[in-house]
Amino acid sequence: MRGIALISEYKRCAPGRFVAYIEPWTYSSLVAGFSTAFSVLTEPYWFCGSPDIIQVFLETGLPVLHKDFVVGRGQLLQAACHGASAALVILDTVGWRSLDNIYSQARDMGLDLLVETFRGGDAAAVAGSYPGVAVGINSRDLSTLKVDYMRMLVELELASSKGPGRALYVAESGIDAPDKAAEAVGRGAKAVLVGTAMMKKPELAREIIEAVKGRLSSV
Ligand SMILES: O=P(O)(O)OC[C@@H](O)[C@@H](O)c1c[nH]c2ccccc12
Repeated sequence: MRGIALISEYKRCAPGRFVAYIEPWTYSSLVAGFSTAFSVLTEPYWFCGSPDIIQVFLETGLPVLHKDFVVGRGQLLQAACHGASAALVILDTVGWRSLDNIYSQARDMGLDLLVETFRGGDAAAVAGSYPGVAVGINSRDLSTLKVDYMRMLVELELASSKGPGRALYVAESGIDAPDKAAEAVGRGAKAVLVGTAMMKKPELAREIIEAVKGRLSSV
C-alpha cells in the first residue's frame, strides 16, 4: 500500500454497538483531505457494512481497504471486483499456513494486504516474511473485544525493535485523540487507523494530522 499514514475507517456499527450514522459521501468529503487511505467495513451482519460502499470512497482517488474477515479467495475476489486496493486478513483467524495462500492469491489479483495481529512478535514475523504487506497491531483483543491502547503501544515497540526497518506498522483501534495517534507514531507506527472516533467527529482527522505532522510516513 502506498502513501499510508492516516487510514480513515467508515464503520456504522460494531459488534453489540451502534457507532454513528454519517453518510459515506459526507464522511468522505470531510476527511479525504487529511487521509492517505480509507478502510471500509464491508461485513453486513456485525458492522452494517456492504462492499457497495467502497465505490463512494474510490471517488476520492485514494486507496480503499476492504475490511471483512477474509478467510479465502472468494472474499479477495469481492475486494478486487469492487475496486479495493487492499484487503484485511487477521493472522489469528487464518493461521500461518492459510496466510501463505492468501498472500499469493492477493498478489495475483493485484491486491495489497493489511495483516492484523495484536502481538508484537507476530507483527515482526509477518513483516519479515511478507515484504510489502502492511502489518496492523490491534489494541482490541478480538476474543474479548476489549481495547487496551497501552498494551498496543508496548506491542508496537516490541515489533519495531524486532522487525525489519522498513516494516509498515499500522496502529489500530481505540485511537480517539490526536495525542494517542502521535504516541503510536512515536513508538514506531508508520500509520494510524481510526474508525469510531472519526465517525463521531470527522474534524479529528485534521487534528490528528496536525499532531503528527512531519512524523507520519508517506511510504
Ligand atoms: O473504531 P476504532 O476503535 O477506531 O477501531 C478501528 C479498527 O481498528 C477496527 O474497526 C478493527 C480492527 N480490526 C478489525 C477487524 C475487523 C473489523 C474491524 C476491525
